[in-house]
Amino acid sequence: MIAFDNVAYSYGGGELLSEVSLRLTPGSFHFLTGPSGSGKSTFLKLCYGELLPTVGTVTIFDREVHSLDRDEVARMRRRIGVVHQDCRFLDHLPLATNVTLPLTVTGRESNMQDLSDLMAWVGLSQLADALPPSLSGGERQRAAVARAIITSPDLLLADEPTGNLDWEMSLRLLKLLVELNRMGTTILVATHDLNLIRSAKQQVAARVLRISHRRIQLAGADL
Ligand SMILES: Nc1ncnc2c1ncn2[C@@H]1O[C@H](COP(=O)(O)OP(=O)(O)OP(=O)(O)O)[C@@H](O)[C@H]1O
Repeated sequence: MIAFDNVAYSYGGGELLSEVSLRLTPGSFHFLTGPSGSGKSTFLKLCYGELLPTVGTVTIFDREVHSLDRDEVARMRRRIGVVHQDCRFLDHLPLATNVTLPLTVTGRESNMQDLSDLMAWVGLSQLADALPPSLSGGERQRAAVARAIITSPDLLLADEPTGNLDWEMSLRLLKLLVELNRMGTTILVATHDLNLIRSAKQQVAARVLRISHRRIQLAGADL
């Protein structure tokens, strides 16, 4: 699904990531961990073509990203759901409208039953008409997941999705991600929360990628 071959990335100074070669296979569940500033968000951006590698190749859905024109990048991104670290919403629009935006902006219809099922699945049925500023941190994160998956993406990328949540809410969000993976979605979650990773590994065959000294390696069983 995603392949990195000898990839390096630099924002202009020295290399932030070097010699990265790895595969995310369909249906897999990966965590990406590493110290703050080590390049987790950067890696995710390379996974959806927001950034292009400065060295090496990134292949997404069997297409090398450098070879894609703008329309092809847009089509490729429609198959990827992203939960951003800061999960912003349009504050003047009700939550349900925010959640369906990825469909609306690409000219697709939203099925009301699907929307209502999705809102129920993330536990936000009662808040469909609420405005985003009135939501708690956990509600915002769950809404961000709903928005990321309303297009039924093949791949979900989540950047610190439990960043500001208490443990109970983190576990609830994790459960949603595990269920989604069981339904076939490939998942990559960037997090520094090792307890979350440990908890996930009891529920799903998750693999852990660790950024250390610019390299990304598969972590051992110690996590
Ligand atoms: N657009 C940019 N231009 C220049 N440097 C950047 C840019 N974006 C990120 N960086 C730098 O690249 C490094 C890695 O950033 P990144 O956000 O990928 O790390 P991270 O591991 O996700 O960090 P955190 O856990 O704190 O979110 C940081 O030193 C950051 O300041």
